[in-house]
Amino acid sequence: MSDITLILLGAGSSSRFESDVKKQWLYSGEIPLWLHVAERFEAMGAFAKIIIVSSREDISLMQHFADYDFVEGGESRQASLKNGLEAVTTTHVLVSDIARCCVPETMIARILAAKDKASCIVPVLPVTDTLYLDQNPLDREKVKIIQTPQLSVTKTLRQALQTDRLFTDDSSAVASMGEKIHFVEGSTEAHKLTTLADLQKLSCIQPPSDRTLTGFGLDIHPFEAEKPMFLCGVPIDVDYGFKAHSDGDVAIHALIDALLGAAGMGDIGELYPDTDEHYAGADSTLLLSDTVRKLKTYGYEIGNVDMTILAQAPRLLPYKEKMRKRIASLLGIRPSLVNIKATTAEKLGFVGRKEGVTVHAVANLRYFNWKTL
Ligand SMILES: Nc1ccn([C@@H]2O[C@H](COP(=O)(O)OP(=O)(O)OP(=O)(O)O)[C@@H](O)[C@H]2O)c(=O)n1
Ligand SMILES: C[C@](O)(CO)[C@H](O)COP(=O)(O)O
Repeated sequence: MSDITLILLGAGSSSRFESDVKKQWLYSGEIPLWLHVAERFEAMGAFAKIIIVSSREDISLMQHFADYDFVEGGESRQASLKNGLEAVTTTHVLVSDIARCCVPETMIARILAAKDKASCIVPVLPVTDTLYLDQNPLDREKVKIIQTPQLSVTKTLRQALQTDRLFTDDSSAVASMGEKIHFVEGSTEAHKLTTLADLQKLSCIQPPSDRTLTGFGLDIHPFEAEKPMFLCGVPIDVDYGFKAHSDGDVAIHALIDALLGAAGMGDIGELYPDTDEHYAGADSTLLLSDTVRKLKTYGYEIGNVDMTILAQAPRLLPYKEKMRKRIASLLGIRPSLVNIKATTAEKLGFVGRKEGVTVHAVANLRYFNWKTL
């Protein structure tokens, strides 16, 4: 059994990446980047346990992909590392940024081979450009670029982090205790994905697969007198609406479920619970916009959507084009990629008796093609 636990830090907010998609969730082939990184490390078979530190929201989705140990991160890299360390029981811990997604196996092997040489083993690169600090040139032979993963004695790293001081990496914390740091050769392939421009420097990640993901959604709401009615975010000119916790836009609810279904992200009730007072009377267009934001964050783009509104009443023909345009604008896609169909129930069942409305929706997603960035 290995005496090394691997911690992969991925709870960052990706702010310098400046894209709708979080860098951890760019797709390489069929899998998101964080999983690509985890699988590369796992393939080495060198770790007692793999801990992935991420945000609470991300973890709920990550759990659908693989069975790692997930730990909620904190406000800073250091806070996330501290949380991850709480779940470590081995003598040593290897910590890497998920943002360094192409760390070569040979470099990891160099770090592991040096395990007993110091309290912290750190991969470094030499500086090859001239360096100035303000107006003064520096001796570049004395300067190193520090990378991850870094291998530490777990106990020492834990102790080193019992402070309010903020360190940008594990080795600086360990060094602050007067402990020995051992440097090994890093690799330019272990470049950190920080800005969009870094994407050009990562040779190990593939463009996303062109798979189409399909989701289906269904919702039903009974009518309620003297309420405004909205369908697809469009006000319908009748003197009754839908009985619901939110504004009752049954068409948008079915569409949200179709979108979430395609992304494998559960259903509307999990994301916007109808037991939560926050969503009482909620404008469903805001829920749809939030769903679209989430889909983009997690690396998806919307292909097309198709909906069938099953309603004996009201008559929807006059509203269909307005609905198409409203949905297209909320989804950020062309109106030609949105189709709205309306049909009666031939007077059968609760729809036929004009007691309520059923909506069926289908949505297609693709992985966001980050090669276009
Ligand atoms: N609160 C934080 C902040 C960062 N990290 C992780 O630490 C690594 C290095 O951070 P960085 O590259 O700066 O990632 P982000 O914090 O996401 O980026 P930014 O600073 O641009 O928001 C990343 O793998 C990141 O996910 C973390 O686990 N918890
Ligand atoms: C840990 C690190 O990758 C070593 O170079 C770096 O310090 C992380 O910095 P960031 O600002 O948190 O990306």
